[in-house]
Amino acid sequence: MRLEQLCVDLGAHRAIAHADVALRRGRWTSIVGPNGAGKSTLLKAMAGLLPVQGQVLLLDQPLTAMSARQRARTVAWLGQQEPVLDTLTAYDTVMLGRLPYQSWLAMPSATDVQAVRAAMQACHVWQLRARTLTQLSGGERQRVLLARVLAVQAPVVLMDEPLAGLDPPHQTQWLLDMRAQVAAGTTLVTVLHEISMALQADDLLVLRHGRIVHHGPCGHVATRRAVEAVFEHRIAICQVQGQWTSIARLPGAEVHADAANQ
Ligand SMILES: Nc1ncnc2c1ncn2[C@@H]1O[C@H](COP(=O)(O)OP(=O)(O)OP(=O)(O)O)[C@@H](O)[C@H]1O
Repeated sequence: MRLEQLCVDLGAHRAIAHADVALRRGRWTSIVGPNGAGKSTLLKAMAGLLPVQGQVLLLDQPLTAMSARQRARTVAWLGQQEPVLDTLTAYDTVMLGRLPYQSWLAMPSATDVQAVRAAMQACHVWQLRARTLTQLSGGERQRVLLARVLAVQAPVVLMDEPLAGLDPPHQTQWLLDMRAQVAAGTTLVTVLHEISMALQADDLLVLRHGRIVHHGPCGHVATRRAVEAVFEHRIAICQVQGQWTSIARLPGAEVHADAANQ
């Protein structure tokens, strides 16, 4: 995915200013930055959900040149506080992810049914399939929406705050599922407030005041420094059991955090 001189105005506010970046296929990129930096706006622009200046290109093709069906098959989207029809069952909600493959008023194919079942099982919501969304907890509902995204089987997956409401075991499961998706060739872009989770990505895109201030692999020290800087050094990134993680930078803990960062 390539963004070329991408600008997004929300009313009189320039939310994204001249974003110029290329995201490589088959990698997971996490967008991080402070509140109001423009993360959700950038992700929506990548999904073609906002009017923009400049271009979003997918596989060298402008997103705007794709048909609605082609775009819906290529890019799967999970937004924050998604409006969904609460009276639908979990199963029918996940089946909505298969709409780009179905013709008007046709019954779902065997492939659609199989894709929905596999996605619901992966997200541990198959046993909830007959319940309406009103009969689910916040975390269960979020897992149904995650299953809807997986059911699309799209090569590009964009997720805004996918971990909202998920308990720690399901967060870990999400991480494993996404790693498997990326290993199978999916290009994943997420907005995550949990910096420790964001650091599990291949690459980070660091945003501040609507501008990309850094783009690089999580494994590079410059990337980790950029994240600490964008959060005004109120966090420290250090390694625990081989994984990069973020901790609050408290006065007494500063020496230990820095030592672990060497
Ligand atoms: N409709 C709007 N009109 C004007 N400004 C808006 C509008 N919607 C959002 N904004 C502003 O655009 C900026 C970017 O918003 P965005 O939701 O993309 O930020 P974010 O980085 O995702 O924030 P958060 O971490 O709080 O979710 C913010 O300063 C926000 O106040």
